[in-house]
Amino acid sequence: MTETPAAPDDRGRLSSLARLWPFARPYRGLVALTFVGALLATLTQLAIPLITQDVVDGPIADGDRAGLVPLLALALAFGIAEAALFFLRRWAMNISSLQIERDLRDTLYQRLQRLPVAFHEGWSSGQLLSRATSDVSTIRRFVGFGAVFLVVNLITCAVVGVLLLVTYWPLGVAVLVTTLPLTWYGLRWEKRYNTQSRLVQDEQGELATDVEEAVQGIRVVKSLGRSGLVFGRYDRKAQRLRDLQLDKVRTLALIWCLFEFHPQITLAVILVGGSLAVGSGALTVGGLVGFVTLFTVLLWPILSLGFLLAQAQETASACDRIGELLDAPLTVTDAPGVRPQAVGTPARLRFEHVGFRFPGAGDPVLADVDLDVAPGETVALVGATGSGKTTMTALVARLFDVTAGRVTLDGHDVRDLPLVQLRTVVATAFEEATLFSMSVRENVALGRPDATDDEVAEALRVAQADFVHDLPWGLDTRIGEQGLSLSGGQRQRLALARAVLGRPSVLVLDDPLSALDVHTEALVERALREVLAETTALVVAHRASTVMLADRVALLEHGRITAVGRHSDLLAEVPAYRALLSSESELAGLTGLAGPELSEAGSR
Ligand SMILES: Nc1ncnc2c1ncn2[C@@H]1O[C@H](COP(=O)(O)OP(=O)(O)OP(=O)(O)O)[C@@H](O)[C@H]1O
Repeated sequence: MTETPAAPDDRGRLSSLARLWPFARPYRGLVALTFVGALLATLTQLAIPLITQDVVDGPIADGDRAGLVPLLALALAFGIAEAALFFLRRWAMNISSLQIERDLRDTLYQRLQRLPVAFHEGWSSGQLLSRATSDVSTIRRFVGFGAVFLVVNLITCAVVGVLLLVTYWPLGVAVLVTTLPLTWYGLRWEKRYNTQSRLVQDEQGELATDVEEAVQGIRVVKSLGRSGLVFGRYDRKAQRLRDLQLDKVRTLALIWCLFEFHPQITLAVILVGGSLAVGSGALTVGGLVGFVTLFTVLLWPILSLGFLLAQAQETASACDRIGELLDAPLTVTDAPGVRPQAVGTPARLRFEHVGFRFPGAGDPVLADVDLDVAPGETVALVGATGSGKTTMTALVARLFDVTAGRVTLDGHDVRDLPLVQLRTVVATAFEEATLFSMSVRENVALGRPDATDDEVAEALRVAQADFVHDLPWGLDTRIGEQGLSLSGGQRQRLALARAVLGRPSVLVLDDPLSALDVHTEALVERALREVLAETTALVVAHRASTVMLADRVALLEHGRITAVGRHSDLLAEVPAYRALLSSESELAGLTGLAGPELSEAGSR
């Protein structure tokens, strides 16, 4: 898997954040309630300084105790209203942000499922993982907190600014002027912090890849005694992440420093200017108290601005990173208007002048491949390693799309079948048997969840996977992540059972018996013959014993089919084929065991 480069792009931060709108739209009522609740709560807060001003200049200045009561009752009413609005805001905000997070997670997961295999081969799993986990959480935190307060605090700043100007405009202008350098620095800071956020997020993805690979490959690492080497690589990346985070912290500290320092300077200006104004009679004492109290209301919005801008930056980067997945083209997808086609069981499988080149690769892996597999026939694909066998099998179920020619099932181009239908009629078993953290039954019936118990039992019998009945809970035993608690051969047999379940129209087997011992392989092959008799099959074979399953053999050399025929004919007439299987033949000659089988296969 290749690494995904850290690429902070120059798209507008706002347009990055705007990507969230489609996810927020279904909950716009709740989102609106959040904003309205937060705004009203803040405006209610603003009433307190104004009431304080009236209290100081009115009842206190006049010694009118009775006049205090209505004003204090008003302040109490505003306090209660603020508390109620606070509750409303938190309730609406948490529901909407959690819903949006869930929808985003689902969309991302579905997208990852739909993206073509070629896409997944180009991305490291850690990068995908960090997008699906930490980036989604970053977005939820912003939607559930930052976005609301960024807007509400900006509105608060504007409203308080106007109130300050109305209370005593010369002092109001002084306060506003002192915010100008702050705004200027905030804008410059934003760019730097954005780049750093993106680098940190990408590096986290790299680190996640390393952890995942180390866990997946723990046996290899341990057996080679390379824990130190692997740790060294990880540690270097961890250090780089720490350095990048420290850069980010420095940038953040600077802005925090400024946002903390600025209000103190402004407060000093207010107190000096305000005292002079009160002395000259231009401002009442109540006016000055109200002015200072109003300014204290402004403190949190100003102080939080740095933090909220940082959160907005991180969220914009998270949106961009997730956008890279959501925008990646779905190259293997249903063409518009495709309809299910009649495909028989077994079906005729044809490769017609098929060519295939991996995206971005120079030479094609397959060129002008022609192969006709009759209904019910089994054809073995034999070729040197790297000759293109796996690639050829992957074209049948459209794990990749051909780049030239076509693959057909009963005369229908596989691209003209809905993917759901295609992947129901074609079943594939890979050499790498991947099992999921599910029960044995769920793993086997993954492609056909409607399979009956009898069908599952039959598939397990064909794959000689009866060992599952000895597991602690039989078919309900949950097998570990990737089936690690099973042996390689056991996993392969379960994967084979999954492929043969439900008797598909076309069975594609990519060397699925490679991990089996000779005895088990013979048993599986015997049972597999029953299945192969009823289906069309393309079987990648490295060993003569697997070739025995086939009616005909196709020899693949450097991406081209150079010979097709019966095993015995190819063995006699094609030196390249003989060379490929020679060690097997020699072994057969030596043991005298496989010899009759070889000739028997040749006469099929
Ligand atoms: N994602 C990819 N991008 C570019 N080239 C690739 C990719 N996957 C495989 N190849 C190349 O395509 C060629 C054919 O690979 P393929 O896996 O089909 O061979 P194979 O005959 O199945 O080999 P083996 O018997 O070792 O499994 C190889 O040269 C391989 O390096």
